[in-house]
This record gives sequence, structure tokens and C-alpha cells, in this order.
Amino acid sequence: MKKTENQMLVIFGASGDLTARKLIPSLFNLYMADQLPKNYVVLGVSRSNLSDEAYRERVVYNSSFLTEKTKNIDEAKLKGFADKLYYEDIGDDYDTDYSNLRKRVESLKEKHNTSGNIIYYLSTPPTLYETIAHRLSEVRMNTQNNGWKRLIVEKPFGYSLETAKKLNKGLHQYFKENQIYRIDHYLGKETVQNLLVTRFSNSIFEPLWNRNYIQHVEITNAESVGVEKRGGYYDKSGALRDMFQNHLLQIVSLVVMEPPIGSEAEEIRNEKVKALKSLRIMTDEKELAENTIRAQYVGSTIKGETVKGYRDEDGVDPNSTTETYAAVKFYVDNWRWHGVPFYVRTAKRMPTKVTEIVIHFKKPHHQIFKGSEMQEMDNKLIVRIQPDEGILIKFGVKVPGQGFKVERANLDFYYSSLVETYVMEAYERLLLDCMQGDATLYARADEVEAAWEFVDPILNYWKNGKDVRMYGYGAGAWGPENADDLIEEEGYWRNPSENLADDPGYCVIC
Ligand SMILES: NC(=O)C1=CN([C@@H]2O[C@H](COP(=O)(O)OP(=O)(O)OC[C@H]3O[C@@H](n4cnc5c(N)ncnc54)[C@H](OP(=O)(O)O)[C@@H]3O)[C@@H](O)[C@H]2O)C=CC1
Ligand SMILES: O=C1O[C@H](COP(=O)(O)O)[C@@H](O)[C@H](O)[C@H]1O
Repeated sequence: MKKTENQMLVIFGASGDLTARKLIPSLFNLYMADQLPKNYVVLGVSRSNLSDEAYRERVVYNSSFLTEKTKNIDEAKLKGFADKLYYEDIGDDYDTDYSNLRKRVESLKEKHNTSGNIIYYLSTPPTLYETIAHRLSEVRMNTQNNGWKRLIVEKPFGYSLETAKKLNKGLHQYFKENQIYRIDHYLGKETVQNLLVTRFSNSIFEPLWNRNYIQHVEITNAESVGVEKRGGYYDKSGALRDMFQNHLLQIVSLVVMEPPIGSEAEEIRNEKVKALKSLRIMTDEKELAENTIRAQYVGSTIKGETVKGYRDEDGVDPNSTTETYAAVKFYVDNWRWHGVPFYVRTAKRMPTKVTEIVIHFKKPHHQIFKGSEMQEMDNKLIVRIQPDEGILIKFGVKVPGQGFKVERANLDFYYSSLVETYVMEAYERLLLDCMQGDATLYARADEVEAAWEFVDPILNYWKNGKDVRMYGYGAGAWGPENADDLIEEEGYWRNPSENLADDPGYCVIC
């Protein structure tokens, strides 16, 4: 097991939603699992005027995000966690002299003997990331001569290729690349990481993992919720920036990448960046029109309840042209994937919440068991990222009896069957990795830029292209009908029913 050295976590934007909903609960889980170092403190920093006690009340004792976790633990244990949380009011603006902050950090370091190792977590609006890094360096809080300093940067990492490059350049003035941890919480999901193990620790998948055996790859990320309280943010972002550029292209990179020479962070990240750079960038309008689809959810009734359309959501422009659904077909220009189409879709307000990767294998070259419905009998490997995390292989078996009746069978594995194993939540895992200096599951500067390089032309086309359509889909539907045209050559999008194995598909071929 890796060692977690004594250290301090300084969270900028500590009065915000992410800190309360994800960061503090993750730290609490790590505390309960005895994973925090012996000498450890958290210093929350924001503009709100709060005392240490008031901050503890807010994010621990009165936190609705912790109630489930804390209701059965004894007071002293909870106090042991809460007492390690402190708060510093930065003043009216983050763009200020950090000398007082430095003094506070020094005094906490002395008091708790945290040894000068510090993680700075940037959980503010992204426009402040570079400012905070600059202000930290001004008072030498980035220097590593008395302990390491790491910087976790939240998404979104840029708004376009240009802004991402600018942000990388800006941060690199004050922190070295190996100090910067760009968080992508999908990489913290156990099933996403398991893709590497499935591919590279088994000898049965990798020989088939190429253009000779794979017909196409399909990735679906669906959310049943709408934009909730984040309409203001989402309307400036949209599905392509919010989910596709980061989380989904990270998943694509793990599906596409070549075997790394080892499991060290740089070995894996080198291969991921090569994979991202091999995505064929679409340039002409015809290509973009044929291979991309965007849509918005419109009002509808789901299970008897009226659901608002996107343009009626709080914080959303009533004439908004921001997409809540994005589907893209693309190719990967390398030896392994030549000619294999990838279909990736992401959306809000779909029938269910599900993320899955479906590897569709080619049919056998010569079909012995001919029948009208033979085309239904395709082999698939489904990696279910959430919910019902697991892996499923679909193949045909003979139904006992005369003739050749073929039925689909499933070979499945569910994470829930590992009852003894505690599966960490994504933020928990990623925080612990950063505490231990492991950047494998964080995105490197060149990965982020390569992903933007692919996405930028699509965004530009959607914004400035001629006659670009914005389709509508009823809230609670599987996207617009036109999205079926995109995948027509292969058949149809898989309907990821609620239960992973609940797709019995039966056909009689003789
Ligand atoms: N919430 C989520 O689920 C997710 C959030 N993120 C990212 O994490 C970061 C934080 O998100 P979240 O916590 O939701 O954001 P919030 O809007 O809740 O704000 C975070 C903090 O920033 C400060 N802040 C807000 N607006 C301003 C402003 N205009 N100028 C200066 N400070 C401001 C607030 O503190 P105060 O006013 O006290 O200074 C607050 O503590 C963002 O970059 C977001 O994109 C990423 C993934 C998911
Ligand atoms: O980063 C984001 O992710 C969430 C979905 O995350 P999940 O772990 O629940 O799948 C999404 O709702 C949000 O819009 C986006 O910013």
C-alpha cells in the first residue's frame, strides 16, 4: 500500500456546492476508513465570512450530504473529523495579497505538524484558477523546498482549445506540470479504471481488440435529470463541453490506447495522449453535418409529471441554442482502429441514468446457421460504468433440442458481487491518489489539449456553420429520432435497459 505523508489540504471555494457535496463527504469517508495521514488538516478558503466553528457546522454537523454517513457514529469520532477543518476568509476578492493566508497556513502547519506538504484544491469559478496560482506564488506558497506542493484543478479546463492552452500556460508559470492534477471524476470511477485491467491483464480480449474483430464501438452517457440548479453554468457550456470533451473522451482514450509498457502514471498517460491525437479531426462542413447531432429536451410528461423543457429552466436563455444532447460519429486514424466507427452520445433528461461502453464484434465470416433473424445474433462486450457496475459478454448458445435454435446468453460480472470489497467513490479515490502523489487518474496538459483539438471544430461548426439543425426530444426520451440516422449503418443505438443483463434477445435461426 502506498504511503500517505502528513499534509494539509487548502480548498479555494470552500463555501461552494462541490466542497459540501463531494469533497468533505469524500474526506469523511477517507477518515472513517483510516486513510488520512496522522497529521492532517483542511483549510477552507472563500470570501464568505465564517468562523472555524461556523464552517464545521455548515459542512459537517448541519450538512445534508453527511447525515446518512454520520447518523450512527459516536460524537467523539465525528468531532475528531470536524476539528481538523478550519476556515479562512480571503476577503472580498481572491485576487489579493495572500500574506495573511500564508500566516494562517504556517500556524496550522506548526500546530498540527503537517510538515509543509500542501495540496491546493481550486474549486472556485474557473476564471479564478490562474489568479489563485499567481497569488500563491507571489508569497512563495508554491515553493517545494520545505515540502511538496500540488494543485488540483477542477473542470472545466478551458472553454475551447485556445482557452485551455492559455490556462495551461498560465498555470505553468507558477506550478510545474508534475505539480498539477487536473481532475476528471470519471477517471476515479472503479469501472473506468477496470477497462485497463480488462484489456491488459487478460489474454482473451486484447487479441480481438482491433479492426479485424470489432465492427463498431458505442458509448452512451445518459442522465435522467435535467440541468437542475446549474442552468446558468450549463447554458454557457452544453453537453459537448460539459461531458464529451472531458469524461467521454477520457473513456474513449482508454478504449483506444495501445498497451502501455507499465502502470506508472506517465506510461499510461503517454499512451492516452497518443490515442487522443489519433482521433480523426473533422474539418469540412459536410463531414460535420453528417457525423454530429445536437438536440435540446423539450417539455413533456414523465410518469404523470410535467417536466420543463430546457429553455424554460432557471438560468437558461429562453432562446438558447445550447445542446443538452450530443452524438458524434468518428474514426480513429491508426493501425489498430482503421475503419472502425465510434458512436458516442451524451444527454440530460433521458429515460434513465446510465453510462456504458459497448464493443460490437463482427459477425462470423461464414455463417453456418442461416436464418432470417441471424443478424440479431451479434457478440457484444458491455462495460457498464454506472449503475449496476459490471461487465457483460453476450454470445449465442444452442437451445437444447432438435435443429439449431440459438438463444442469446450472458456471461456477467457485477461489482456488487464483491461484497467484501469497499468501492471508493470517485472523488475519494482521486483525492487519496493526489495525497499520495499518484497522477495516473488525472489528465495531463497535452491530453486536455488533444481532446479540445478534436472538439473545437464541432463546437465552431455548431456555432457558425450554415443550416445547423437543433433537434428537439421530449424530456424522458432517448434523444431525437434523427440520431438514429447517425448509427443507421450499424443498426440502432443499444437501449441500455435498467438492468445490465435484462436484454434477453431471443431468436430462432433454423
Ligand atoms: N458542483 C459540482 O457538482 C461540480 C463543480 N465543478 C467545478 O468546481 C468548481 C466549483 O463548483 P461549485 O462548488 O459548484 O461552485 P459554486 O458556485 O458553489 O462556487 C464555489 C465557490 O466559489 C466562490 N464564488 C462563486 N462565485 C464567485 C465569483 N463570481 N467570484 C469569486 N468567487 C466566487 C464561492 O464562495 P464565496 O462567495 O464564499 O467566495 C463558492 O465557495 C467550478 O469550477 C465548477 O465548474 C466540477 C464538477 C462538478
Ligand atoms: O461533470 C459532470 O458530471 C455530472 C455527471 O456525473 P456522474 O458521475 O453523476 O455521471 C453531470 O451531471 C454534470 O453536468 C457534469 O458537469
